[in-house]
Amino acid sequence: MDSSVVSDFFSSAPALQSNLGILSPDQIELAKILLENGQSHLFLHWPEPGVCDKEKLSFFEQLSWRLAAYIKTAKELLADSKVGKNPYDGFSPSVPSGENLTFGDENFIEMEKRGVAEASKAAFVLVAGGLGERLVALPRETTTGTCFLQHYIESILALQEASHKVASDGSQREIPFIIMTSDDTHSRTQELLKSNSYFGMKPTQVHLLKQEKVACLDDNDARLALDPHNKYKIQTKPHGHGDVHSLLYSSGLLDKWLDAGLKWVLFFQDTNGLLFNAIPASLGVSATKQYHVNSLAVPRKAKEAIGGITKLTHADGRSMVINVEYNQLDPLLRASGFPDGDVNCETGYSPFPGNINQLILELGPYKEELQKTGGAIKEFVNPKYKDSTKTSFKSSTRLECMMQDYPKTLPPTARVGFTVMDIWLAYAPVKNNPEDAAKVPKGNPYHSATSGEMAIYRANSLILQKAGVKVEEPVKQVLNGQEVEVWPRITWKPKWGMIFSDIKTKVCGHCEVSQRSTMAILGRNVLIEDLCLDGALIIDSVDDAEVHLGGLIRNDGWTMENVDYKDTSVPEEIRIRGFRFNKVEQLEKKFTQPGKIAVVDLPRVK
Ligand SMILES: O=c1ccn([C@@H]2O[C@H](COP(=O)(O)OP(=O)(O)O[C@H]3OC[C@@H](O)[C@H](O)[C@H]3O)[C@@H](O)[C@H]2O)c(=O)[nH]1
Ligand SMILES: [Mg+2]
Repeated sequence: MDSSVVSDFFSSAPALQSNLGILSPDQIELAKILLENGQSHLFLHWPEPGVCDKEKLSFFEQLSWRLAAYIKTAKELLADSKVGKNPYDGFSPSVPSGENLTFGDENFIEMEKRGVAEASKAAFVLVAGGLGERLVALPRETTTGTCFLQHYIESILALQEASHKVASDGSQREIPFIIMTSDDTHSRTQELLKSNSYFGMKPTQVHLLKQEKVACLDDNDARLALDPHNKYKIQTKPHGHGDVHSLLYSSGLLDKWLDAGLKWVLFFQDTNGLLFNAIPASLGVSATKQYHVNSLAVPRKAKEAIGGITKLTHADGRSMVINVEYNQLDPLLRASGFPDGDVNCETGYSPFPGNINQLILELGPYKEELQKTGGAIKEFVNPKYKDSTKTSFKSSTRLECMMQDYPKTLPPTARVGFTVMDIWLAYAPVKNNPEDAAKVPKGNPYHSATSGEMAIYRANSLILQKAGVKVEEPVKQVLNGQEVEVWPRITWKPKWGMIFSDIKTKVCGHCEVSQRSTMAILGRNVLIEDLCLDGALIIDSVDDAEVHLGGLIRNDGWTMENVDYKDTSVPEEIRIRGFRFNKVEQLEKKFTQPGKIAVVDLPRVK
């Protein structure tokens, strides 16, 4: 372009025009793209050349050639949102049918075994990016203080080991573990891993993939927002967990995995302490049913903040089974013959299974699909409007995408299914602070740190009950304004028991645990036989020790003290739970030598 044409083009943005001399040809090209896309406001405040030149140049570092496409999509989506266009226009929703698993029955046990056999062909992907307000560094439970990330890693390692024992191809593959981070979580996650020696995983097994944020939008014309703290920067916000697919695609890992003979990729989220109870059996379902996509689900309460798995059938005959996000389910239902919207049916639950956003994808078809799409996931926009005229936003918005929308581009031949499991077994996310948890409609899950921790004790108690242990029934207690069931505080390391058939081999005879008890099993070969526990017991042992635990163990135990979440004298990770343990008395044993050890009829420790 000759210079007079250039300056004509820029005459609509005089402040920019007078600065053209300090810009490189590439920067001028980018500026042109911005003007062509209605972004001249970004330069209005630019002073004359010689003032803040460094800042002006740095403004371009953030920009990419993809911005034009982003703005174009944003304009279209914002226009649709303004007129209230139904994103599912032409589709009618119905309740899909999937696989149902019942903990402990023959089929469940079979599926778990199958899942363990498949596990050495799996890779795990944790999405832990975004704003980072929910952290994998939080304790999953406070009996042992183990954080979510440690529990996830130990679960993957336990699966890996169990899988090696039964692998038909004799494989000793290490299960890759990928964590998607963001600028807000990357260094904290890296630090947590390094300072804990990767919680026992080989550092080469773990890969961090960092997602970038995307440009914010100030209005319906998709005018980009400037950072309130730096007017030479565009404000950015997270793009959603859907980025995980394009990051995986461009990482080159998928090819490596295929070459290494892997078959499955399992995606999961940051703070569901029950998740690994569900993994072996659902991986077994994927393998048995040959699902390309298997979404894990639990019964869903109407209006619960989890998406509904829905069958969408188009007027033209197409249909798909897909997550409809929780904020879209009610309007979709109302618009399509369900006048009451998102309500419970006679079972007391929504007829639509709740998506827990744990996806199991078959690697081969996944990679083929990504080769077509590059991993791009259909975007959406969710502006918070100031009023019903929908002309301005309360705060800037941005385009987002969700990992569970992956099946939307799949051909009708793809085998897309889902697996429904008991809530107590599989889902207890920690995502609401105490104030928000207290506002949850009565009868719906709180999704708080309190309910998340209590759910772990309940699940472990129920599993032991089903294995034949007489675990005393829970008491109801109000913690941080939430009524929860308090079961005995039972925890164990994944290497002690990953699947039900293993756990059953570790308990025998007549065992009892009282409600006020605490039991933490940290060793691998700890066998519980004719044990009666009424108090606190912590048992740790080296892997090649075999500890036989029995007899009567009674002590004053650990009591639970109420803590108010507003009490800032207590560390935040404790007060968000509404209680802390007073460790009055316990029996704590650590066996460091190999060999058989019997622990029976222990005397009181005092
Ligand atoms: O940009 C992002 C946003 C989020 N995330 C991660 O994604 C996970 C979920 O975060 P969100 O808060 O967006 O998800 P929500 O809990 O609101 O809903 C999600 O889980 C429950 C399901 O029923 C919903 O369908 C699903 O979208 C977290 O692990 C978070 O760290 C990213 O990695 N990047
Ligand atoms: Mg969300």
